[in-house]
Amino acid sequence: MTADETGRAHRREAITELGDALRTLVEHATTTEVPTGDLLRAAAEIREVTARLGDRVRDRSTLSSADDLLGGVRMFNPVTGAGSALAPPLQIEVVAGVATGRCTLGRAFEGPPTFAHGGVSAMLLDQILGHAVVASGNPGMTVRLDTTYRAPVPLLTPLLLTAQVQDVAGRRVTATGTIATEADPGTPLVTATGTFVGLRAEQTHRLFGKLLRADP
Ligand SMILES: CCCCCCCCCC(=O)SCCNC(=O)CCNC(=O)[C@H](O)C(C)(C)COP(=O)(O)OP(=O)(O)OC[C@H]1O[C@@H](n2cnc3c(N)ncnc32)[C@H](O)[C@@H]1OP(=O)(O)O
Repeated sequence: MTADETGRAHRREAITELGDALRTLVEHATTTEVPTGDLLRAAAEIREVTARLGDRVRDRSTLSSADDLLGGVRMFNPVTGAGSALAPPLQIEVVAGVATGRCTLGRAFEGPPTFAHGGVSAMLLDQILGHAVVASGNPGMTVRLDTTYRAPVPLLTPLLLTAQVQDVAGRRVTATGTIATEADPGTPLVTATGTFVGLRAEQTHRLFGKLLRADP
């Protein structure tokens, strides 16, 4: 490993550590019933830490120095990113074209009481469908996502997601996926069909050209 690679690996570990701490913070902040004075003290302390992190920040058109866009490493992706306070995070692997994802949603993801927000389910499915689409060798952006909510998705319960490509027609790729519990993988709670469209070279250049050139 070069010194640069070692430095980057350490930074990713530190980002993951910070992400873990932030996710625990979000979960505790969502569920705490401590006295009101403690809430205000916590808010003041968190603002101090926030100011330290804000000392050096990247602008919106710059990738994280820990990311590797072409290698598929996105530390702050809001679904899979180990550094994201928003991500469950969903762990995805793709084997023989089938994407399998695992996560447990905390109470910060609640929609109807004790169950996951429907938008969160759609977000998880958009991501895992995207992984299946990329693995098929036909990367594209989501242009349509149809979700069917068959039963509520429980919080604090290990979930199992799957996705696979069904059809490739020119630039258009269709993929389907499901959310179930690990305990009952044969009973889909939410299903989705997504349409993804591959970008023309001019579109890739217009939307992402600056980022691709800057990727170290
Ligand atoms: C390993 C890493 C994995 C990462 C996974 C990430 C998962 C997350 C993915 C996302 O969330 S992407 C973010 C959300 N999506 C967007 O912001 C995309 C916004 N849409 C666009 O920018 C444009 O639609 C796009 C540049 C993608 C395509 O524009 P075009 O003007 O080139 O499309 P065009 O109208 O020519 O349509 C191309 C084909 O798609 C079809 N199409 C377009 N929109 C459609 C639609 N809504 N439903 C069905 N089909 C549609 C259209 O019929 C046509 O089919 P045919 O080639 O067969 O004629």
